[in-house]
Amino acid sequence: MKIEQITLKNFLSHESSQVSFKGNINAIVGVNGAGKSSIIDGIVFSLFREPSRGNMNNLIRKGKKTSTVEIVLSDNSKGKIYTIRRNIPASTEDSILENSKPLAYRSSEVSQKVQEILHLDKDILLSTVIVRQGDIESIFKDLADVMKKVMKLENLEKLTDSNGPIFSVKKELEMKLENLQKDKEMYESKIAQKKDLEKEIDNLNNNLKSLEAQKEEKTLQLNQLQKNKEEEDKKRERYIELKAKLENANTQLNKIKEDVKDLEEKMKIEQELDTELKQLQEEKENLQRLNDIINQLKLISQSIKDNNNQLQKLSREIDEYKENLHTKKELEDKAKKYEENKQILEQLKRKYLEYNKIKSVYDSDREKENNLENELQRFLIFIDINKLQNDLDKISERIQNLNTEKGQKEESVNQLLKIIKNLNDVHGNICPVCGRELDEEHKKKIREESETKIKDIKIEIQKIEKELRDLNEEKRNIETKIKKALELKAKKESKEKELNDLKEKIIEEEKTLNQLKDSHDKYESIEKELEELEQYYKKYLQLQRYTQNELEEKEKNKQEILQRLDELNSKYSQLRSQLTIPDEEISRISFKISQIEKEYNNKQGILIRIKAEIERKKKELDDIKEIDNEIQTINAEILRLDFDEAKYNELINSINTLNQEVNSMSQEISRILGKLEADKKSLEQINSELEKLKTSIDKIPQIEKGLSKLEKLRNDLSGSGLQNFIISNVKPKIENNLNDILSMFNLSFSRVSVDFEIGGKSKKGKTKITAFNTAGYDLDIEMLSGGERISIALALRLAIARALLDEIGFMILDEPTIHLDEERRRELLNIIRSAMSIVPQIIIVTHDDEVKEISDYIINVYKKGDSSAVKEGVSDDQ
Ligand SMILES: Nc1ncnc2c1ncn2[C@@H]1O[C@H](COP(=O)(O)OP(=O)(O)OP(=O)(O)O)[C@@H](O)[C@H]1O
Ligand SMILES: [Zn+2]
Repeated sequence: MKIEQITLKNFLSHESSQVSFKGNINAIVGVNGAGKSSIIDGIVFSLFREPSRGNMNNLIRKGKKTSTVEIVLSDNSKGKIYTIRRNIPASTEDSILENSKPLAYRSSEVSQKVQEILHLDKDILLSTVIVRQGDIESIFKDLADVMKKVMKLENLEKLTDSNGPIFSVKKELEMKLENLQKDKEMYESKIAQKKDLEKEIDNLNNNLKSLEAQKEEKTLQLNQLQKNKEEEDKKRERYIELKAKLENANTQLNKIKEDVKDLEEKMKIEQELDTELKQLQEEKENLQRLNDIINQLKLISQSIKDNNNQLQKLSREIDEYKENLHTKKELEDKAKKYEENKQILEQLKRKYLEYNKIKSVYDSDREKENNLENELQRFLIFIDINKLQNDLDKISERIQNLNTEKGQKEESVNQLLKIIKNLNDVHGNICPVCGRELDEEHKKKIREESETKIKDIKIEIQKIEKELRDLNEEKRNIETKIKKALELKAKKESKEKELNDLKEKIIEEEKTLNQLKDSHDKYESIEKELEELEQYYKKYLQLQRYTQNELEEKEKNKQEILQRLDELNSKYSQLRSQLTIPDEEISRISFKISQIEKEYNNKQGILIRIKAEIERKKKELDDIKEIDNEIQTINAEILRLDFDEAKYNELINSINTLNQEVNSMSQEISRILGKLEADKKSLEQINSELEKLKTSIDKIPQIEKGLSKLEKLRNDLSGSGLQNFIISNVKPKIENNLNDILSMFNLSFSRVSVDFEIGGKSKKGKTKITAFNTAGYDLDIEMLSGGERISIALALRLAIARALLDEIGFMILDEPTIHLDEERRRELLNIIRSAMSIVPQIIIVTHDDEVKEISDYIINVYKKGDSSAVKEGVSDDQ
């Protein structure tokens, strides 16, 4: 594995640097503090994420927050390129690529791939081929510890620790064993359980057999009894039926016997009733005959009463007729006179009405006439229109004159204003008013004079305007008066005409009234006469219906009634003589009859009922015989049945007891069967558990063996015995490698031996390195020259690396020649050159010009501002 390139971003003094390692020996050169070691730090960080100085955060360039380092490695034998990229702080962009294909992301996984795939072991590389400033010889002092570290011997210690894997496996096995012991105990107790269970099952089976036999016997008995009971049940049913029938028949018989007891008594009552009824019938018939006569007498007496009434009424009517007929005759003349006057009045009626009509019109016309004449009296107040008109004309003339005067005055004002205005516009010096010379003084004088005149004229105009206002007011007043006077005049004239027309009409009306006057007066006098006659006439009309003929008719009727009364009286006395009872008895006869009828009906009803009863009872006498027969038959059958209720109850009790016994046996049997089934299941379960436990128990000896083996292993591994054994196996290999390498370095030693002892946990290891010169004497390492020591130290580093790594790809030396004198430096350079045959790539950080000379690639590092920069392939002095 070779380092091809490293890129640093914000890493220590580098802001952004890229370095390629193109030679076999690559020298990184530059002044102190230029940033050379930083590049080595970058390589170590990129490979192992290990800060070689301080802590991880110190690696970030001051003033920045993140840092990135990327290294490119090549494995020429396999033709692979690896790119590792790491960030501070670690991020998901940390990655390792194989030929550009990602192998892993995340820092811990990247570190794992570096170890597993690139086979770059951190402990080995940092202890051997990566040599920090001034560290070359420290390998002598630390060899034992280095070996312990690079051989990962601490892991052996961890193995036998009380926290270590052996211990925990042992513990696990012990726990398992403990559990298995418990299983064993369990197994034994289960075996005991199994035996108990089997015994119980046997017992249960025995019980079951005897119970089933008993049950069978009882069931047989039960069946026999059931059969018996069925027969008894049938008998019982019939027995109960017959008993009921018997009871029924007895009750019926008793009832009938009771009923028939009074038959003779009833028959006697029947005879008595018959006789009574016959007597009643006779009595009733006698009374009936008397009653008939009484009824006839009643009719006659009523008729006599009616005829007497009629007679009285008729006598009164006859008297009334006689009186009224007399009065009627006396009123006859007055009635005739009334009728005649009535006729005359009818003839006059038309003229009378016409007179009245005209008279009422005439009266209202006279009233109107009177009103009109009064009204005209008021129009007599006279208004002189002509005078008013004259006044108006005068005022109008005066107004006209004043208006003319006012116009003239206004014209004068306008003239004067024009003069004032024109004064300003005048050109030349001739006065337009007076034609004299026109200077400013003259202008002023004219203006002042004109203004004074205007003022005077305006006062006059105001006076005229006031007089005009007054005159106009007066004019309007007069005009109103004239208008009113004219209206009055027209009204008066129309009223006068109306009055004249009315007067003419009145004259006409008076003429007509005179013509009608006589007829009117006559009508009124007859009317008066009629009023007096009217009462007599009315009375006469009321008496009109009384006639002589009717009177005669009534008197004839009266005679007839008198005759009929005679006949009725004689008939009555004849019938009364036939009736032998006194008068007070008569009124009670009809009551007696109804009384007897009621009694008769009552007794007849009783008789009918008694007869029906007797009939029924006679029939019942036959029924008694029939029922007696039936009772005898039933009794005979009951005797034959031979049923005993007490015995029957006994039978039922026995059946119930047996039934209970069988049931409880069945329950017990099913309980035992259930228990048997459960026991069998338990047994099965126990068997399967036993089987499982058996396989567990079988493991016990095996585990016990394992435990004792483990104990032995732990004893063997603890202590430093094994470690030393391992080391002693590696040691010859390292020694051989060392001597091999040293022979290439051209030194005067035949052999170097390496002895060391690994310390314990807190004990420091011991190292003894001895060189044998060609003469065969041995020399302690301290006794050798500085150059020899450096050579051996480098050789030893390479020897260890070679023993433990597949191949050594590179070696990094940080300032190896520092603190060396001239001679030793030269020796070291020779050795480095020689090392080329062992390490294909060497990277040296140096100040030494001679180192540059042996290098085939120079990397110049310098400060540019406050950042480090890199120039490749040239020396710094070029
Ligand atoms: N985190 C950091 N950020 C920026 N600069 C840093 C940081 N840590 C250290 N430095 C500076 O980086 C510079 C380079 O240090 P480095 O050890 O690489 O120098 P060098 O070239 O090896 O010098 P020398 O020849 O003296 O060993 C030093 O000046 C140091 O002060
Ligand atoms: Zn003038």
